[in-house]
Amino acid sequence: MTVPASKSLTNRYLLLAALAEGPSVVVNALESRDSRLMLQALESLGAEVEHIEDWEGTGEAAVRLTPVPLAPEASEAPAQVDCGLAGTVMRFLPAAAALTGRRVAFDGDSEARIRPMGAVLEGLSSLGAQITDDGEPGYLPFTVESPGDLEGGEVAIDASASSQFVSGLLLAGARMRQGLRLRHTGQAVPSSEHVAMTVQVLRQAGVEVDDSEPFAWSVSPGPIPAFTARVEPDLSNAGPFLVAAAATGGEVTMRGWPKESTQIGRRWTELLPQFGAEVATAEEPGGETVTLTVRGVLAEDGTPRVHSPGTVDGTAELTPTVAALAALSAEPTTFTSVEHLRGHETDRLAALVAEIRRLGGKAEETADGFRITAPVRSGATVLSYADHRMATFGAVLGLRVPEVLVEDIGCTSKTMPTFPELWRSLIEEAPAA
Ligand SMILES: O=C(O)C1=C[C@@H](OP(=O)(O)O)[C@@H](O)[C@H](O)C1
Ligand SMILES: C=C(OP(=O)(O)O)C(=O)O
Repeated sequence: MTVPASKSLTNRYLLLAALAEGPSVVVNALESRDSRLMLQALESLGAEVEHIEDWEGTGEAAVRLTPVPLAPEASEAPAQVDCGLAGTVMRFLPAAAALTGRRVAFDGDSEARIRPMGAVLEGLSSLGAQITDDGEPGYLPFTVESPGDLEGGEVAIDASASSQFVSGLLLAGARMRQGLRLRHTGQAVPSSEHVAMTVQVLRQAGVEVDDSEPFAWSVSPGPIPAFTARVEPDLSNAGPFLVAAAATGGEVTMRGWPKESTQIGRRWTELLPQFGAEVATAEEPGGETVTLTVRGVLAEDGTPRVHSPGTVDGTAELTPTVAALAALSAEPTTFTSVEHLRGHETDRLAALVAEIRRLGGKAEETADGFRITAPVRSGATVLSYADHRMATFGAVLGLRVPEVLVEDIGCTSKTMPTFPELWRSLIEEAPAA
């Protein structure tokens, strides 16, 4: 199988295209709720979007985006942005909106109104934008207004609650008069791969970024040349399919796995062997990708055997999928350095513990994560909490525990609307036991 394009890369390229000098093309852009919300937001700020079915005869779809007019060329009409439940929209768009000089009102799903926003808004205020709280301070809904030509310069924020606070400001940094020198004041930035991805995407688009100091980034001011970029497959969304092999003692083969990637999902090739699965790669033509094969292990009696490494650290957005595997192991697993998952699509630590218990397993929250001490064993309806990764967590467990029903599998449309059909085809292709 192959998986659809990366949400994180798609939304970064689209945002940068909106701030570029001329029309840019994003090839193999993801089509999902989060990317649609990003496109709609950019259109509401004045970008023009064209969908191309077959990009230059490659057979791949693409999006051509004509940039958002920035101040003083921007319209003066107020605009509205619906963030849905997309972290990449609610955290990336406010700084870009402040460059237009328009009054832009932000809101989203009810679940989005409890996701932390404070550091982005404080950072923008210190850059000269005016933020009006239309609800609780530091959360959606709010309104951003600014004179447009942001001065930029030095900004310090605490990004311990989300790497997206850093990414959102950096992505707009080149279009500030002095560029941006951003410093993180807390202990650690979670999901550090996602910050590295932002830096890489900016450099790819011709923006100069200095990340040589820990927890500090400097973006040089200047125009962003129009670009063409191709989006990699979503390696985080590949997770449930790869984990399916490890969970069932089966085999899943995935084509088009990038050899080099800033995506956190590249960690699957290290994580899966820690749970006892075998990972093999075979070079593909072109030299940039491999075919990845994951094989799960069967015990002597023919039942699938999932080993646990004992501790799993800092798995960020991969955590619900890794937790599904850990919840099938007879050995305990402790997840550490994932406290910020309490501010994801739902409080994922509470949700994972509740759903593992619902299926007869044992789990408990810790200060910075959670611990699974006994495997799941009985069927029930797994709740999704509007969270695509909780829905796919339930789907993985349903491969091993009879009578698991996943409530609202449709919420996978956030980043992978084709999940239900891909999952079905994976199971239908499996040889009968
Ligand atoms: O920048 C991005 O594309 C993302 C950053 C991460 O956010 P957090 O740092 O809040 O975990 C990640 O979990 C999210 O799925 C996508
Ligand atoms: C945390 C996630 O999403 P978001 O981009 O909405 O933060 C995720 O996809 O796991």
